[in-house]
Amino acid sequence: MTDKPQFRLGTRGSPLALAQAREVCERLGKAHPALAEADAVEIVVIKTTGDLVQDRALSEIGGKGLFTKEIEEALLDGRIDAAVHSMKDVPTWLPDGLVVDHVLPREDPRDAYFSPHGNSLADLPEGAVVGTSSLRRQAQVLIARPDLKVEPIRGNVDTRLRKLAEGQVDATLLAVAGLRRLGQADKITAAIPTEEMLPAVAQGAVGLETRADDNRSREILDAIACTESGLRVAAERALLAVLEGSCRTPIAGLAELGGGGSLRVRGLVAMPDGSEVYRADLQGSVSDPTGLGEAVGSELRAAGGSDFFDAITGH
Ligand SMILES: NCc1[nH]cc(CCC(=O)O)c1CC(=O)O
Repeated sequence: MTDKPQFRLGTRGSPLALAQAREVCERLGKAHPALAEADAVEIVVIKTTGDLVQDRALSEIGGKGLFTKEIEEALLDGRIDAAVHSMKDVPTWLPDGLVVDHVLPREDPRDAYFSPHGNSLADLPEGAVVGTSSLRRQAQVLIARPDLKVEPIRGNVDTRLRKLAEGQVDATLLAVAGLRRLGQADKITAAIPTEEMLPAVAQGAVGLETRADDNRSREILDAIACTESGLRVAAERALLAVLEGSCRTPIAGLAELGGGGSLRVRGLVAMPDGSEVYRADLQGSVSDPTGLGEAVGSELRAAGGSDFFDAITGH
């Protein structure tokens, strides 16, 4: 008999992070009967810098890996066997020796619109205030409706919906996936079509980070990984790598599988104020997701030019 627990999962302590970790637990139990026993999988909650910062927009602090650094340290120290992450928050470049190549079946990648005003940004009155701290959402709101005002907003779903109810903002935007995983999808006014609001790279995907040489953990996770979701995330992260972006820069990307082994990758980069926007949309084969993602990234880089990229990435 092995001592319990047999598998340790590291995660942030937010309600969404815990829901994601529980989903991993459940899937592990179904795939491996030994891991279905009580306490066989331990969820280890780890506080990250991103959790401690409540009062300022994350985009102001900048820096990458705000939600992952302390968890990666636990992984490297062997205190946990795998880290559960929203792939959207995982930086482009990982510390040496760590990999994220197990992805759960992806949730809906779209952004959600919350407002008492109609079903889309188009229904908002002139000059209305949209609460979002995401530069990607801000840019696309202003591209669609230059008359709108965007104000930073933070807090959990309930806090934001209270601010909406109190009229502090006229609309707010969040990922559909988060609401679904929290069992609160009924609060969404409408999902925004991706033509209008291209999601963040890897939005809606939950990934598992492991030590590259930890074959035992990696084989255990093989049974719960979704190949298609992994391909899509790989394509989108390849796009991001070419642009050296993070989820705090106005970069969007979405890979979708078509029929007959085809893959479509769309990307967008913009100025935060919506004054400039570049889009790319390529079709290729699922056999080379990273090549297609890189091609979309390169097209965007060429379209924007170096002045534009220095401006948005702050280099
Ligand atoms: N940056 C925070 C974050 N990271 C992942 C999600 C949502 C769930 C997901 O995209 O998988 C969110 C909140 C949001 O953008 O609404």
